[in-house]
Amino acid sequence: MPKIELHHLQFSYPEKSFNLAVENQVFADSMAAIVGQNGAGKSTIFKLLTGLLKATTGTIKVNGTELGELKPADRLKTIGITFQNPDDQLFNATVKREVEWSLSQISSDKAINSQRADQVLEKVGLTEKAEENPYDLSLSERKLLTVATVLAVDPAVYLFDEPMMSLDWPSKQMLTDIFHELSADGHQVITITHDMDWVAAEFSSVAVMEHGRIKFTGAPRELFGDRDLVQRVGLLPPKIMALTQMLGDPKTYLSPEDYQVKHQNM
Ligand SMILES: Nc1ncnc2c1ncn2[C@@H]1O[C@H](COP(=O)(O)OP(=O)(O)OP(=O)(O)O)[C@@H](O)[C@H]1O
Repeated sequence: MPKIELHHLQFSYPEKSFNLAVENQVFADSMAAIVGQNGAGKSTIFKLLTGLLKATTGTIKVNGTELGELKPADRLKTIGITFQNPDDQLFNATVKREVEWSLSQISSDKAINSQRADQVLEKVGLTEKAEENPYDLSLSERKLLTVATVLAVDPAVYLFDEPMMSLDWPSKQMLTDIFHELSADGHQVITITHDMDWVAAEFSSVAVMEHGRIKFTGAPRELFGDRDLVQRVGLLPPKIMALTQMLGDPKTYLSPEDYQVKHQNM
């Protein structure tokens, strides 16, 4: 399992209206979520992890190697990202070429790249759209295409910025299954999301950001069990907990299934 370490990391945008400061943070869980209110700094951390932004001070290491020391192709094989807005990373004339372009950054074998592109397009359900222009796809399909471009490269660490936004339910289900497959294969999946039901039900670890700082890292059960913290950082508990708390049950439930299991054993 890849291990990401952030040490003494500081970053400010030029106007200095926002300051990120992360003293010591380790991401070593197979499925980690980063949550927090709008503007907390979640996407900024991802941009630092991918080298799109450069920290003012501090280090980022993956498996003990500083990210800055990796050659570009090695870096792509180490960390891959899908952005919140797919239009920020799609620019080729066809869906298939979009995936092949990603692959061309790490391999010059066109036949193998073409085969691999077909495989990942099938995986995200876009085989039929392979020859279409990405801008003729729906937003949901464009998001899945960005996922395919990263799956093609198959980095050790996958970063997803709001992957579920604008996806329909079957696509959400498919993506969740893909995340579990990746994590079972030894990859690390780190996802920014505002969907607390999803975090509670599917993730092994969660980091909470507020005003450029990481205020909590731990298991979802620990986070959602701390009602004061959840309220303080402006999160909503999973819907099942909102309901059970309203009915006077103070326990922590991560999903309807979790509730059912606990009540069967009573
Ligand atoms: N390019 C930029 N220049 C100046 N300020 C920026 C820039 N990008 C982001 N910011 C500011 O930095 C802060 C953190 O932004 P960031 O996008 O990291 O937050 P976030 O937690 O991902 O928010 P959201 O949940 O809305 O995506 C915000 O106040 C934002 O307005």
